[in-house]
Amino acid sequence: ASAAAQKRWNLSDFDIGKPLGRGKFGHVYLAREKRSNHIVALKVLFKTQLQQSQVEHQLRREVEIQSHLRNPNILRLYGYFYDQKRVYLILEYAARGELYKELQKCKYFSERRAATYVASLARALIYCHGKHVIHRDIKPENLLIGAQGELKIADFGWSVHTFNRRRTMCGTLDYLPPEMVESVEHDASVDIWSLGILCYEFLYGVPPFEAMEHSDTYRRIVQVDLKFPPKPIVSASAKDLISQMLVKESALRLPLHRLLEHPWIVQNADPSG
Ligand SMILES: COc1ccc(C(=O)Nc2ccccc2)cc1NC(=O)CCSCc1cnc2[nH]ccc2c1
Repeated sequence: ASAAAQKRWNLSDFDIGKPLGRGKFGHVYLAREKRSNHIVALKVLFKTQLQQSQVEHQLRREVEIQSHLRNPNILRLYGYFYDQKRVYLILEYAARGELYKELQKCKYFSERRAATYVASLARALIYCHGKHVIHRDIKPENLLIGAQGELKIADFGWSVHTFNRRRTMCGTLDYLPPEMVESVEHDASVDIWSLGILCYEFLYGVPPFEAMEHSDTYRRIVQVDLKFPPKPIVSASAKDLISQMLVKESALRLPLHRLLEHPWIVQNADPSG
């Protein structure tokens, strides 16, 4: 493990800056590690709330999983420490902030920007699947943008839904608590579907099966009621890729490595990601 992972950190190692956000289990602050001047995001979780929600083991496992993930498109968890009342997560700081805010501002992205994001997410997911970690929540709210404009899967762990997250360490079900074993086991093909939804939302500004009522959205999903609006103009190649990802039969969805060879990705994605 890197030096950061072994060092015993404490709060006095950091200067605390502005709040970056807050959630169910605590707040996140900009922080600077004093010796290295390295800027990080410090997530403060209250032990009482973790205990009340019985998520300590989930947090321990998440820290264990994240400490082995090293990918430019996955937000780093550098380490953690705790005091009497709180647990502190030392997280990578993504300098250009939250993707969903950027998408709201631009309404929708160009084909080149969308393809670059989709390709980088596909590479990150291939990496995760290779490490037997599946289902990183890849909706816009869980994506951050790094200093060079690169996308980072950030996996906000603070909302309750996270603990029902379908992400599992395949092959080692033994350590999973009942609530995770009960949830419908899913495989990597769920991530292909989610990436297809995300690609559509990048290009049109709205997800494909959006509807006023949840029941209508549910029906549109199970029927794969995929429609491409006349505006904005989107290439046939992009629609072809999305149509190959949003396939009901999970085994027939375009595999992630094949996605990287699709003409729309090859012709539009910036290789640096
Ligand atoms: C690897 O990442 C994480 C790993 C673990 C957890 C977590 O809380 N796990 C948990 C908690 C309790 C029970 C069980 C598990 C959360 C994250 N990630 C985030 O929370 C992202 C936003 S905070 C960072 C950050 C960076 N860069 C920014 N730029 C602008 C805002 C911003 C915000």
